[in-house]
Amino acid sequence: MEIKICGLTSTKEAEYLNENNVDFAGMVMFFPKSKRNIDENKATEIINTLDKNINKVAVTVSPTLEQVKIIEKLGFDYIQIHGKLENSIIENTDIPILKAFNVKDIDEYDNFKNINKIKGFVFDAQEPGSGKTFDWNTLKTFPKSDKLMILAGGLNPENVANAIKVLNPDCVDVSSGVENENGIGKSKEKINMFVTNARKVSR
Ligand SMILES: O=C(O)c1ccccc1N[C@@H]1O[C@H](COP(=O)(O)O)[C@@H](O)[C@H]1O
Repeated sequence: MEIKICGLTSTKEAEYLNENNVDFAGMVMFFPKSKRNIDENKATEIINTLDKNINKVAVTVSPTLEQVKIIEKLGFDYIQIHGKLENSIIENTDIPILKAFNVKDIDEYDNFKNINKIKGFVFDAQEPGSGKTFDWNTLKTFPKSDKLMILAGGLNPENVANAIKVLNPDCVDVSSGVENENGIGKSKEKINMFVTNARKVSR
């Protein structure tokens, strides 16, 4: 079971991820509406702090090609795309794409299922980064494919084991569920607990 911790805003949080040897680290880019949005300088600091073996993911909403090119230059390994994913982006991206679905747009899956540059699908709740779950039953009969199935949306240290038992995804993805009680920054204890609980059940 792979683990993705999203919405990093500091190098201190990057160190928590190194200590847990997680698989993916997400940073929200070019989406100022999010409290987790970071600029290019901060992204560079965080990328330089993360261990080499942790995949760096730029988390975006309907990015422009210009933004995608900046993301590539910064050294991200993947780009996660919520909202619109234009053909021009697919054709001109040099890094693999994780296409995110936010419940209502899941019926667009067929348009993307055979695109080689898309290496995985993130199944998320209606509002990205809201910490809310969605009805996992909608995914129970979803066809398995060779692309990564990443389950996101309201996961936390308490429900992650059950989510893995119910859906057996390739990767579990969390942001809000490992934040401090005041909603600012990530909690080292919650990250540790999330990783322990996810790994315990998937062994
Ligand atoms: O975190 C955000 O603010 C965000 C903004 C824009 C797109 C995606 C965003 N978050 C992603 O949403 C999922 C689930 O988050 P949560 O655990 O429910 O808070 C995750 O992939 C985040 O990176």
